[in-house]
Amino acid sequence: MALLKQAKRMSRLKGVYSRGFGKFSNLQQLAAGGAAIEKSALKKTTLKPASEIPGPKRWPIVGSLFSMLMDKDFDTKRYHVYWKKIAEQHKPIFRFDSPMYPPMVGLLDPDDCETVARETMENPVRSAFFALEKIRKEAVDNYFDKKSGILTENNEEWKRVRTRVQIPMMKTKNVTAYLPQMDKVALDFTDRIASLQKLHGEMPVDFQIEIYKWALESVSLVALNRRMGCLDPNLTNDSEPMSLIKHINNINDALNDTEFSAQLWRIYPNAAYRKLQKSHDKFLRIVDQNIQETGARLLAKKPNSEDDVTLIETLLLTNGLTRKDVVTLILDMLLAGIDTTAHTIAFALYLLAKNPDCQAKLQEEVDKVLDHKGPITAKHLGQLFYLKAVLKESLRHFPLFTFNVRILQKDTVLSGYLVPKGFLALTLNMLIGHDEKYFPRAKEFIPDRWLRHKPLGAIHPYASLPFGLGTRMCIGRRIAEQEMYILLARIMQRYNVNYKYKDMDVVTRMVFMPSEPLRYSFTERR
Ligand code: HEM
Repeated sequence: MALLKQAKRMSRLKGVYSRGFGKFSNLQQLAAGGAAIEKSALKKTTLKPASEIPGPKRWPIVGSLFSMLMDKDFDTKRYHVYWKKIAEQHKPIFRFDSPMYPPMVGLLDPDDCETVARETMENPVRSAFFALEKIRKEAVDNYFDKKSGILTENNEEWKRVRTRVQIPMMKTKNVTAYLPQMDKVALDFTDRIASLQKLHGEMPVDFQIEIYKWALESVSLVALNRRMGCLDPNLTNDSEPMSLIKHINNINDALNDTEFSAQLWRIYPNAAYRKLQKSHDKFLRIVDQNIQETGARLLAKKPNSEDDVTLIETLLLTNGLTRKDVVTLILDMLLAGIDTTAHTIAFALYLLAKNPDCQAKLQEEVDKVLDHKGPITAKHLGQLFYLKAVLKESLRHFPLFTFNVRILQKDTVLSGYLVPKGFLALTLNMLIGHDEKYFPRAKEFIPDRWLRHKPLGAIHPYASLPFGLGTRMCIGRRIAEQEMYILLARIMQRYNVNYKYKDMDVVTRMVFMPSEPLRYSFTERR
């Protein structure tokens, strides 16, 4: 009953819970740990109720939170270590209850991940980024018309936007239109590496910021329709690109603190919430100004054909999307599209440096496929099979998230348990990706495992899901992959990369980031 009261209070505090949970009767079922559901169904089958799912000890009101906070391995900056520990104790499924969320089930069997993708296909509800949602919905000037964008919205509002932006953002032709510009950005970045190497004898301790600049410069081509000048060697700290990087970093820090905490900001605006609000406001101002300029250019332009219109212009002209919808999407693209690609590149370079044979094999492929002087084309990218395998293997080793989340939309059978509608299903792909059962020689970096002939055996399609799952998979995936393929190809074409410091691990800042400074050393190949 205590948990029920708590859940009722939370649902008053936050509409998203009631949306996720459906009717009140479901809340009662959830509070009862699922034991009450479909008793007749359970009697007739061998299915077990959710109340019997193993997991850390559950306490009244605080659920499993107390067990987690008391655990010697729990650390908010490395929370995956704790998940790994309980996953190993209870796999293939465990239950975790927290007063801030509906009850959760952690899934470590790819078949269960597939079931979740299928069962939530129609309405893939994700519970995340609550503080960001609140800030946008409660903006004093009602800038966002009480909407918060696809990153945070669910149900009908998410569908309204996602169905309209899906094709423009995911269609191959639309993404390859940016390939020549992305290639120029990648070439500029390799020049930047050359000057940093000359200046410091290796990459400086803040090389991660340099990679953020590449990421912002690349994604801005699509999101803001222009080059920002991030790779200018004389960039000052108060420049527009550096301000954007600073605000986005602050937003991600604050999101981490508002999301993975006791969420006191729901009761009063604590420091993390105020930091999020302030940085988001400044971030919005810069992006809004940019969109005004894009809109003005669009009005001045008379497109002769569909090819003349860029992604943002297409979206501004799309029926059913308002200008504010487009601005919000751009905010989300910038928020979701910088740390993600930048950290993935950082990890991939580390793994290549530590695996010189793989690096040599990749260079051989790049030399064979790319014309030394000419631009990279879509045809080239289509032939870089090993490069794509390197990124997949890199994302298996170092995904950006421990899990993907869905709120179950109906009672669902997972690993022999009948899990009630309203539970949070966490597909723990980071841990599945490190499991010998699904990836033989899991600790080794073996890009070949992803090649067509699958030398280490077939790979379950739901075992490694770095871009998420089902109909709510990352909408920037094609853009991200293209940016990263081009950059890695250009770096490998020109340099050998080396790393001689402490082994790299991950720390959490909304998405995982490298634990060590990226002091790589690049030597020219020719
Ligand atoms: C290495 C690069 C990236 C990775 C690994 C990645 C991963 C993800 C994941 C796991 C999700 C959640 C999907 C789910 O719930 O099933 C997601 C959502 C999203 N991503 Fe990415 N992402 C990357 C880059 C990007 C880029 C470059 C952009 C923008 C251009 C972007 C924009 C988004 C947006 C807007 C969403 C929310 C989609 C929705 O809820 O409908 N991402 N991403």
